[in-house]
Amino acid sequence: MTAPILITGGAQRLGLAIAKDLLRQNIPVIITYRSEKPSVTELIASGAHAIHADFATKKGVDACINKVREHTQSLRAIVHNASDWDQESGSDDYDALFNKMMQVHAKTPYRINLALQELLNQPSGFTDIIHMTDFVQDKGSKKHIAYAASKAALHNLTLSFSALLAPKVKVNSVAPALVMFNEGDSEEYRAKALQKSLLQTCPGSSEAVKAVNYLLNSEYITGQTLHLNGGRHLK
Ligand SMILES: NC(=O)C1=CN([C@@H]2O[C@H](COP(=O)(O)OP(=O)(O)OC[C@H]3O[C@@H](n4cnc5c(N)ncnc54)[C@H](OP(=O)(O)O)[C@@H]3O)[C@@H](O)[C@H]2O)C=CC1
Ligand SMILES: Nc1nc2c(c(=O)[nH]1)N=C([C@H](O)[C@@H](O)CO)CN2
Repeated sequence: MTAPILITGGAQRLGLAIAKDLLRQNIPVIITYRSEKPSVTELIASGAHAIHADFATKKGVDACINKVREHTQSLRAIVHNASDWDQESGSDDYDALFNKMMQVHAKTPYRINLALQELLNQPSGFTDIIHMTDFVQDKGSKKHIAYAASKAALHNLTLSFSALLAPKVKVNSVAPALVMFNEGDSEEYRAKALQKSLLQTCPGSSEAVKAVNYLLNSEYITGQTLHLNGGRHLK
């Protein structure tokens, strides 16, 4: 039996799609969730193990690490997906905003990887860490400055952990651009966003599912970034 794959922020959107796909492959799944949602109940009914976790504090990260250790002694992979997409406009506390972005996108994966690295120990084959970063890891973002900096930090963790944990563990970034709209996105926003890439499409969560499966099944990719951006870097 394959050891479980841990997906943080697995209760919605890309994380949920990845979790459902792995369960369909009969791969055991552990998700973390911050807010209670029907999807959590559905995932449990499909065989997933769900851990409530809020990574906003050290206490929350420590509790999650302990709950994973209580549940399993081995992991096939860790997918760091949990994220908030905060922007500077409307904020009156940039210090808190910056800390929040770094906490969830960089410090949490850093802490979890160091604490759980020994669990990525399957007797045969590779194990994986996948960091869900963002196209802006390389480019920055004038509207999401702290967010982009934290995703760049997360990608730098990919570089460090791929060197530290080789040859057993592959560590890679998946860097989406516009992969999935949010429910509240206006038609005007959607039309403008689609124009930012060469392909002018918004593929949905399946693109992230395909990327994660490609990396899990690769035998020669580590320290890399899988860009899911429709050619946005060439516009
Ligand atoms: N969607 C897209 O087009 C793009 C996505 N990405 C990246 O891909 C990943 C998945 O994106 P998407 O599915 O849209 O993500 P979402 O914005 O839907 O967030 C995923 C989950 O992260 C959880 N989360 C946020 N903060 C915390 C926290 N402090 N502790 C625990 N859980 C937390 C949220 O919990 P809750 O339900 O409680 O809010 C949410 O369920 C993210 O890392 C994102 O940055 C990058 C570029 C584009
Ligand atoms: N946690 C999230 N991060 C990001 C989201 C999101 O919905 N949740 N969305 C985006 C956008 O799609 C952006 O890539 C469009 O240019 C970025 N990050």
